[in-house]
Amino acid sequence: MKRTLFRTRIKFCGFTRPGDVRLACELGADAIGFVFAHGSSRRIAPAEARAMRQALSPMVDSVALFSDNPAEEVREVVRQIRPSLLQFHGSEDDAFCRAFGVPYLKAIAMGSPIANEHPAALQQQYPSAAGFLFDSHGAGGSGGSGKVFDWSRIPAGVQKPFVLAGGLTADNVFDAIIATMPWAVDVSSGIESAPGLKDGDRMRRFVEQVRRADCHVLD
Ligand SMILES: O=C(O)c1ccccc1NCC(=O)[C@H](O)[C@H](O)COP(=O)(O)O
Repeated sequence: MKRTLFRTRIKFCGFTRPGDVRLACELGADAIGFVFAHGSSRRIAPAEARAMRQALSPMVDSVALFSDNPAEEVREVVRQIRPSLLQFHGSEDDAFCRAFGVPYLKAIAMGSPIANEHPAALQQQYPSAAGFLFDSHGAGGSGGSGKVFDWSRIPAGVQKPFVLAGGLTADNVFDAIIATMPWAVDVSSGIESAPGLKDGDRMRRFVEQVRRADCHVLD
């Protein structure tokens, strides 16, 4: 398929330091993710996220990530951070995800049975989702694993924009984009020197490879 003049959006996820947020914006990130999932080494408190939200450049989106957090916690994050988008990694249903009045992405655990469902079933299950995010973890597992899944398992014909995640790095993101043609790519581990600590050189190389893929004319 020919896809020229397309700009793959880039989401960098799992920030814990405002300086990293500033650098990510300068390097060309379209969205910055903050993790509120329990048990994550990248989990931050709403007050910390507020400081990082202030470090965001104009026209860069903020994304708040959850995994079966209680509704009260999601509400508190929405109140304090005003994220542009929510991202749910757990077993949340559509009614839960849409209840906060903020557009949301539903993460699909590609290691779980839901991943084998027909795209129409996914869409029926999450009619209000702004899009899907395909990630490598299994049901009950968490994101940010740094592991790649088999991209050929992405259900064909999903009618909503989708984000490709899971183990992306500057070394594989070009191939990942050519193989799957996602709306956006999402990376956490692949741009870090340690969990939550982003690395400027890895972020820059990642952006370069995404842009290289965008310039690649496909027949
Ligand atoms: O990052 C976490 O620790 C995390 C915990 C629970 C739910 C989601 C989490 N992160 C999601 C992401 O950072 C990304 O959306 C995605 O999983 C990509 O991560 P990675 O494979 O490390 O690039």
